[in-house]
Amino acid sequence: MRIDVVTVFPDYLRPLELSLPGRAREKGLIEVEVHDLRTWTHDVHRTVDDAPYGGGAGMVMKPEPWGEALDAVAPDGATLVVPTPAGEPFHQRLAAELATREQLVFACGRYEGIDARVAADAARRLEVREVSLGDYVLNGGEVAALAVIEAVVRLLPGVLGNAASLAEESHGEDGLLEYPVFTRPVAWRDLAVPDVLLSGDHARIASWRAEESRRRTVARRPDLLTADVGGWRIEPAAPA
Ligand SMILES: OB(O)c1ccc2cc[nH]c2c1
Repeated sequence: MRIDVVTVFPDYLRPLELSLPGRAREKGLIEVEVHDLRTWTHDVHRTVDDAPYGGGAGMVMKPEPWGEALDAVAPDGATLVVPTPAGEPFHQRLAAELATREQLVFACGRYEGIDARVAADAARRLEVREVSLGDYVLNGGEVAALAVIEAVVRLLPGVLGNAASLAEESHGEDGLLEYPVFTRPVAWRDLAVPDVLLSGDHARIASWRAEESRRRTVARRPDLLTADVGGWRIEPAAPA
């Protein structure tokens, strides 16, 4: 997979040189390139924003630099990911979908956002996914891009040392939250590890973990019990 990120703050994407994405790059599993949007400005002030038509607070990112940047960076058929509070919800199912793509190009907006014509023009030759991390607002798309990239890259074959760990995570195909985990010491600040986990009875442990996943989901995310997240419907489990 190739990942390109276009931003006015290239240094914000330095974490892509570290840890999981950094190791994936070293292994040759992904290529990553970060581009400064101002490369595609042509005035002495390297202008990327202007006042909004229709009035209102703040500034809007101009279409011209973005159009030239995407022409240069995104080949026909690539997937353009645009983080925005106004986007479709980003979730594990979408992460898995994006992990199938050959090239992801991230357009990181700032100010009040990117002129809407940029996505409209890009949609003529790219898959465009405007995505929201949740119902809150950041100051720009860079942090969201880092989160989406990590969620996607970790799903790629060979990236995680132990792919089995993907199997029992929160928001997996069963759509439930992950069960609580414990490690040594067996007693810590008068808090003990559940006895079942010390029993060596794998069937009982699996059953306990499934029940804990359900219990947590009911308590914290009942919405997931009937969510239709990209074709996954989880029917409410029968009451214990
Ligand atoms: O919350 B966000 O994901 C987000 C994304 C892009 C922009 C651009 C200006 N504010 C933004 C917020």
